[in-house]
Amino acid sequence: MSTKVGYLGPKGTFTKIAVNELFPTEEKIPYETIPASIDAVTKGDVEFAVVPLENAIEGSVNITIDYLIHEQNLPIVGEIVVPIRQHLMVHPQNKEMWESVTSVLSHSHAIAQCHKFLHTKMPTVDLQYVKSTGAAAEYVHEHPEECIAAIGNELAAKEYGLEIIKKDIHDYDNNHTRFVILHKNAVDLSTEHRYYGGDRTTLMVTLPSDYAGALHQVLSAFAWRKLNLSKIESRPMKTGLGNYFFLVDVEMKMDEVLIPGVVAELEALNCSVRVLGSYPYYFIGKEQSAIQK
Ligand SMILES: O=C(O)C(=O)C[C@]1(C(=O)O)C=C[C@@H](O)C=C1
Repeated sequence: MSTKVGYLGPKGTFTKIAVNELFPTEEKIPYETIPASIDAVTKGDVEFAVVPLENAIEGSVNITIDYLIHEQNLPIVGEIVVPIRQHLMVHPQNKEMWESVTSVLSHSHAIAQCHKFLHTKMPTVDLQYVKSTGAAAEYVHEHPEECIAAIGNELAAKEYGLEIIKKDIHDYDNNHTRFVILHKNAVDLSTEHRYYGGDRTTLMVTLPSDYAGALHQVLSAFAWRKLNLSKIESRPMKTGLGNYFFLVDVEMKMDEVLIPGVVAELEALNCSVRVLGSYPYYFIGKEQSAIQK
């Protein structure tokens, strides 16, 4: 039986690009939403799910974080960073009249990444938020009678036979999205991969309430052990105003001394700590960026 990988579909999404790179030969199953992709792992319909976590321009994909924290406690077993290039595309029948498109469809994150372009070059269009960039391309493909455009990637244009009329409309260069790979168990993914870039451990830390200097003490538990943090972010606990937890990314694999030491120290401060995963990360285009350096 072949391994099944669930992802935010349909074909042609950025998530699909991530899956194609990391799971080239596995069976790929598209889902309409991020929660549905994650649920599929819990139900056992697929072994892995790949979902977006964070974009360099737009920040965190909150639905992914919240769903993992509050709904489905699945370990993160890997991460893949994908370069993101957003293009404007139309049905080939509407190629000549693209300047009169009335609506632009895409995923909210993709639209946000092109905000300046849309504001300055297409200020009067109606922006329509759909479930993914692939879903936007699919809709445009199915509705040649509507003079509309989608924002998405080259794969979507190819899969749905659309014409790219403006390339690279994202507002900032160096646009990348981090995708996480989820599994029911903390399985080890191979580090013998051309895109392997290192290891990371993600912790969820909840501070005790009303404790002056608590965050400072939390950070010092990492600092004096010289643990490098690549991200710290707060998200609402959803239990009331002012109640937050922190997500902390540590640039190393779970070990037997340093990270357990941090956890014990934080617990002694009455913090609660959950390890969301300790996993390898992969970076598409790692070789090219090494050449450019
Ligand atoms: O809609 C897609 O193509 C996705 O894979 C989702 C998503 C996201 O949620 O951020 C992924 C990468 C891009 O940043 C834009 C959209």
